[in-house]
Amino acid sequence: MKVTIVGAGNVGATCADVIAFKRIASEIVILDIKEGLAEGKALDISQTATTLGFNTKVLGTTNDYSRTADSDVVVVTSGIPRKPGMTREELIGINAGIVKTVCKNILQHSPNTTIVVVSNPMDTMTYLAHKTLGLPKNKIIGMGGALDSSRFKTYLSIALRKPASDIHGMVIGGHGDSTMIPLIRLATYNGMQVSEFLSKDELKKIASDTMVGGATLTKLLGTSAWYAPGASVGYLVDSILNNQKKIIPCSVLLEGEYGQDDICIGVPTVIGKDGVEDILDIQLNSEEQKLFEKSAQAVRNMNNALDSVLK
Ligand SMILES: NC(=O)c1ccc[n+]([C@@H]2O[C@H](COP(=O)([O-])OP(=O)(O)OC[C@H]3O[C@@H](n4cnc5c(N)ncnc54)[C@H](O)[C@@H]3O)[C@@H](O)[C@H]2O)c1
Ligand SMILES: O=C(O)C[C@H](O)C(=O)O
Repeated sequence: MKVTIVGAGNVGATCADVIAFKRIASEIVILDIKEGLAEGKALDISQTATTLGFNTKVLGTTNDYSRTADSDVVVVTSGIPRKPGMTREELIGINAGIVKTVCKNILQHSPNTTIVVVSNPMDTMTYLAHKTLGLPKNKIIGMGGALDSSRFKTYLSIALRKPASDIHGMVIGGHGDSTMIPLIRLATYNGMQVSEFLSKDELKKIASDTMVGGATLTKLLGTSAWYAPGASVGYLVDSILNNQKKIIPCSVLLEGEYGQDDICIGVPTVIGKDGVEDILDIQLNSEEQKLFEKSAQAVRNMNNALDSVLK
């Protein structure tokens, strides 16, 4: 199984590292526009094979898309990350052009691939990929909800003082500081509702820490995060390539689900060999539904900013 990762920066290189180390694919191609960067990252990762124990072939290329031919999955991480104080939405001006060009190049060499969009603002970039490529809707997946949910579960585990592996929870909605919706009502610790153990105030703080999880890291690091994003991409790609049918909140094109149409936004999906194999249109309570509608409106407004790129 072959995976291409476009963008050899912090997130792209970490994705490659996770996918190789966990033996998720047999071949990884990393592509970047910056001369020598992808080759260097690929060589460095290859040199961990004997000590970490994997046989995945890792190759880097400077913008030669012929090397990406016949990829089963392509992960798009190319573009700029935000700096402290910025929102993800502010990246649209530069990243929309990059994502559009990259997606077109990819499809020329891998017409049957599944595309995982990571570049921000991710929901808008996922929508752009749909509009640019016209692929079947199961073939384009925006990664954000897997990461937001992992942050949600981490904050819950810290408050509960229990292992994160015993906690289940999900974040839906847009992948933005004010559009994420951590579904507290459905979060559980070993099958028991977390509200049994945590106060309303504690849960409120966990939800707001989750929503600004990316901004918190950006402030600490001076650029946005990469370890948890890279691991979340690995988790998603594993479910595709190994047909695991995991339920993962992903940004997908809605056609009536959750009362929304012609928008990419995070909802629970089943991810397997065909990409998005199902969209789970679960019943939200009235408060969650209101939040979802507000989130969708904000995401929709950003899509309008794509008008000039889509011409
Ligand atoms: N969806 C998510 O959950 C999530 C998580 C983390 C980061 N991100 C986003 O991912 C993107 C990458 O973040 P990063 O930290 O890796 O940034 P980075 O600056 O470390 O890496 C980006 C790379 O993209 C490359 N690039 C730029 N234009 C290109 C092109 N046309 N073709 C090929 N490569 C190109 C750059 O040379 C650079 O190496 C950002 O937009 C960031 O906001 C999204
Ligand atoms: O916060 C960012 O800008 C990067 C990414 O979307 C994240 O959530 O880590």
